[in-house]
Amino acid sequence: MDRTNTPYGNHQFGIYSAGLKGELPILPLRYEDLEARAREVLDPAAYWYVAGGAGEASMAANRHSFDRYPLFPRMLTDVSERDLSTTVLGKKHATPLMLAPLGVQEILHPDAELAVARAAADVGVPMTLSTVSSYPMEQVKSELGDTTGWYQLYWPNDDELATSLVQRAEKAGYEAIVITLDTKMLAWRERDLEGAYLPFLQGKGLANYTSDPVFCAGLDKAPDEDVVATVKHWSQVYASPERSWSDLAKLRAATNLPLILKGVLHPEDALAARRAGMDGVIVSNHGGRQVDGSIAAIDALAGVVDAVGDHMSVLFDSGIRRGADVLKAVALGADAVLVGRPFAWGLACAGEQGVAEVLRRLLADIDLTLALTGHDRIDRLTRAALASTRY
Ligand SMILES: Cc1cc2nc3c(=O)[nH]c(=O)nc-3n(C[C@H](O)[C@H](O)[C@H](O)COP(=O)(O)O)c2cc1C
Ligand SMILES: CCCCC(=O)C(=O)O
Repeated sequence: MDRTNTPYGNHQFGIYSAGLKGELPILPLRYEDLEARAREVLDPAAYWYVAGGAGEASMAANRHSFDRYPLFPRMLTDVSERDLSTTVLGKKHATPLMLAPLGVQEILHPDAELAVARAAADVGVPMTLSTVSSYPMEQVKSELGDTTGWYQLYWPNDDELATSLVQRAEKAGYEAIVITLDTKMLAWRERDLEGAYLPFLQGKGLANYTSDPVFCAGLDKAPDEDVVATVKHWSQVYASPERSWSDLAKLRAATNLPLILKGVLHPEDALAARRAGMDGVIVSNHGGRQVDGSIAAIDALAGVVDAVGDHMSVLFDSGIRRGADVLKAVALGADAVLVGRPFAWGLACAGEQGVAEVLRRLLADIDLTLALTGHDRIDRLTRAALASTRY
């Protein structure tokens, strides 16, 4: 159990040792129990904002579709030395794990993205910061230090504001811009509609806007002097349903940073991303929060990899809960995966420490599952690691 060369596997040993000393782990171990604990500590509306989706079908599909790609363990290979490192956008990362952009984290914990950035830096997992974050991007990056940060853009309908946000991110030290395409408008989210709950309308999650000179130039008063006017202005600039592929040229011209499109599911859209000069795509259905009855994200992955995987970075999110999920996505061709709701629950239950613990557990699980399926390097996994014939 303790015979492992990686810091990730040692986490398992640490948990057992703590158990022997009668110390229980601070957080429930199973994802489902962790979510249940978070539900106990959160305001119900905030819990449902995170847990809910557009209907239920896509969220359920994101999970059960992983079952279609069973791992096919091999025996008697030397797994004494293991390597979880992976290359994304030409840069080597210690593990294939990243933090997905999750907006408005103040509904989970007052330290929100600052706590998440500290945990990311502590564990060495790159973080993607949402446009709709609770702290400004510059402050979050200073907590991240040298750890890789990406900035996720909700692409405003005002080109000057888009340029300002992207250039601030570049100046602050973010290493890539993630442009989320699947949220031109919010979906029909029954849970949130039932409670008439949308945190942004209370002025939450707007820190990147209220710290932006271009956004503030559109206001008559300082943002905190008239929150109603600030929220109204935000709702007018937040997105544009008109955006199409040709608009990407403007963002390409606005920054030298790599551009990654998030929310790509169809291989033709992946090809369009390549034609538009993008550097990567994230195969994602937004955790089932946008289109009810959508293709499960994992079922879309192989098609995108086959279309563009030789030419750009392909990442994956939507449904990652355990180590085996990560191995399956990497075996199907993802260069890295983004974890979403699990770290939100860690944040809600125990702030920075909770996020770090969730990440360490996931990394330990990835490391052990890699070894037990007979592999020593995660970046060498291929579809031969799977028993499925679905791709
Ligand atoms: C509470 C919450 C807020 C989110 N906010 C954003 C966001 O601001 N920007 C974005 O691109 N995606 C956002 N997402 C989607 C995540 O980046 C990611 O695609 C999704 O959480 C993956 O699904 P999973 O958490 O079920 O694994 C959000 C998801 C949740 C649960
Ligand atoms: C208006 C931004 C929405 C944040 C988001 O992406 C989500 O709740 O899924």
